[in-house]
Amino acid sequence: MSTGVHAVTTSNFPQWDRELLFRIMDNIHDVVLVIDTDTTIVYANEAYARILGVPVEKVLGRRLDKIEPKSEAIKLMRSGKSFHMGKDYLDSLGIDVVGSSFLLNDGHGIIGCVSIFKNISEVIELNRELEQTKGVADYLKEQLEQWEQLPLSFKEYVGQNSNLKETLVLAAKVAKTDSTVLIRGESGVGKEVLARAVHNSSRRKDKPLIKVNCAAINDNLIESELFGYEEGAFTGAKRGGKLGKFELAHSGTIFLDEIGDMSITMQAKLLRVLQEKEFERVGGTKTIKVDIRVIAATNRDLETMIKEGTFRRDLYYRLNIVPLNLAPLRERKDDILALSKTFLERFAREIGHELTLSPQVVRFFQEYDWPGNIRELQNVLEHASIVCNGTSIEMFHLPSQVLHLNDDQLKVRSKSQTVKEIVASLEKELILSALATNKNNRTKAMKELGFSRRVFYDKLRRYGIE
Ligand SMILES: Nc1ncnc2c1ncn2[C@@H]1O[C@H](COP(=O)(O)OP(=O)(O)OP(=O)(O)O)[C@@H](O)[C@H]1O
Repeated sequence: MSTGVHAVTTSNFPQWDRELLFRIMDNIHDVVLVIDTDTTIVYANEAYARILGVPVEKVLGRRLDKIEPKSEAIKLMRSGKSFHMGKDYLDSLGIDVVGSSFLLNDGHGIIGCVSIFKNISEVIELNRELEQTKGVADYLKEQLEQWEQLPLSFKEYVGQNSNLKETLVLAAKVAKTDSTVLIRGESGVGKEVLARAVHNSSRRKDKPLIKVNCAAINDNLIESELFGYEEGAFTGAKRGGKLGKFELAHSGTIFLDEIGDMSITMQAKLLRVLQEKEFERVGGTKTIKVDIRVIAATNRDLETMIKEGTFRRDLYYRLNIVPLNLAPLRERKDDILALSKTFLERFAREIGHELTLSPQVVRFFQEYDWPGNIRELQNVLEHASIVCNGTSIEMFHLPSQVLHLNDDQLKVRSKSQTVKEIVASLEKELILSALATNKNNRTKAMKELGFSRRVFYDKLRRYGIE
């Protein structure tokens, strides 16, 4: 016997009643939710409790526009449309769902809305992991192109200086924790190398270490670079949106290099992420949570910047939990030879024969101030290893800019030296420089400097130039 448009009864299936319908609904694996025109929840099936983790009794009689004001069911009730299908995000539970909603008409008019949906958080999470893996692969490909052979752990960190050792001991201790680390030091002292060593000695070592150079990205781009963006967030945005560095670093470490160069507006946004470990993509509304370890580095004087109002005090306290200070190379000259040896071994492998430093170069390296620190030392040796044909690196193999003293160095010298000593050291530098530019051709250097042969050789002897 027909009981309605889509149902019949038979001798084996004699009746259709309310209870039977509810039993069927309770066996549906998707959530079924019915609200009335006031958005009061009048029905929820058993899957509701199982999938969303909230007992049905807790929600029956409550208004959905108070619990989930942004849900698709509420939007549908207000839009005048009758049907919606697609993804939704339940803010109150932090769950992604997919399904459909339709307005319920009892034949006389609209009496409510029905939503049927399933939890797809796991799928979304898997997708996010996939996107992250793809993003990390792209990032690593990019990095590979500019790859430097950096030491990867504390073991390989070159340096015996006692201050450096203290810093390394502290760094190794903090590496085992999840604490935020702030690395301070002049440009080229090895802050990035230390950041890598900390990451590689932490429990996150198999997860990504993502670097952001805060000084290299302009203010308009840095927000989307850090937090990513949704499709259509701005003109030129990629289809499907883009993951930001914070999402790429999820479960790993983010290395915020040159943090002192970040604008004050971005500092405020960064502070929120550091405090809450959550953010929204540019053009997005969904809050994304990340599990990250933060390592920041700067060569700027943050304390003065705070006084000048260009660096936020609260951000400073957030970052400065474990400060690691790396001294400039001029204050750890005892490490110059060990570092030189490491670099020379590397360059010797590249050019295929051994390389050593002449005694004059060793002496010069100890006297020189190294304003560009370890990076400068590495560059000087790379230059010399290319220019040098034999195995011994001589003064004239060094790049001419290191042989010229700058004004600052002259000022420093003048404090502790007599005029006679300054003139002598300047004269020596000029002779070394003339020899370097003339590829050690003494006659040419002598003529360039306007000395007679006797005076020139006398000076070479006096200054120990061989
Ligand atoms: N202890 C070390 N052993 C070997 N090489 C090192 C060491 N420290 C630094 N270097 C080398 O010196 C160069 C500069 O190091 P790094 O980039 O870490 O400096 P930085 O302080 O981060 O510089 P910047 O502030 O300019 O970013 C790198 O090429 C690195 O290979």
